[in-house]
Amino acid sequence: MTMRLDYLSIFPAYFDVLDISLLGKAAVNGLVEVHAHDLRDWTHDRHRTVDDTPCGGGAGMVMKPDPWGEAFDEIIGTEPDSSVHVIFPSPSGAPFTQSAAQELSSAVRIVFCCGRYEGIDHRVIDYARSMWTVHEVSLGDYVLNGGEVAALAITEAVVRLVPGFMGNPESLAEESFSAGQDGLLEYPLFTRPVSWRGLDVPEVLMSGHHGRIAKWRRDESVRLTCERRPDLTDSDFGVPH
Ligand SMILES: Nc1cc(-c2ccc3ccn(Cc4ccc(CN5CCCCC5)cc4)c3c2)n[nH]1
Repeated sequence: MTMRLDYLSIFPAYFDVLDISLLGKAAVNGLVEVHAHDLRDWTHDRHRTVDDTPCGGGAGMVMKPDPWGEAFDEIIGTEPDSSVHVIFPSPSGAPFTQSAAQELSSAVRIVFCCGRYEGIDHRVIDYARSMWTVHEVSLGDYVLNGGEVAALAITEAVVRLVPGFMGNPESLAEESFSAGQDGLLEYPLFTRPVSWRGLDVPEVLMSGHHGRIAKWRRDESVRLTCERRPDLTDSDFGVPH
């Protein structure tokens, strides 16, 4: 099953990078197909205008609804289809999570709508909700200049979970934010040389004693999680279960 990814943006060149590395390989072996579109192709004036002043006043400009609607008609269609997932990155969206990435990894089609300026006329999102499955998502509590970088990050998080994409699926199981690690942060990693610039690999990892190694790793995950992400610990007891 091939996943089709579409990107609507006034800077479609952002998505040239998807031809490189793992994502490029996935595209080559037919797991995903990527289509980037310039929103200005659906404007009809000499200046290819996509923005206008905000109704009700306020700073900056807002993206006009018309080009989005015409692009939707051509790229997605004019019939409702709940199997199409339309993603609007937004500072006011729901936080994007690993579980959202997991859900989206089984989608047949995902369309990323990348806003710029101060955002997109809200009727575009309302219209999309009447037609497809819409996700307004935030990448985190910081403001980007547009949706493109968020779309790339979400793409990477989703596509790497598509069955057949990752060479060694077992590495997915052990990751942070996934069930395999009980939602704890990952333990520190080491490789050769055993001593490097006066810094040594923890002895336990060289002991070959798998029980001790597993305990050391879990203890490190618990320590790191308590230090850096108290929000991930079980609030009842203050220590991860
Ligand atoms: N996680 C995350 C996603 C984004 C994101 C995603 C999509 C777009 C499209 C445009 N921008 C820029 C921008 C800038 C400033 C504001 C503030 N806001 C404006 C209106 C009045 C109140 C205040 C909003 C949007 C975007 C930013 N940033 N961070």
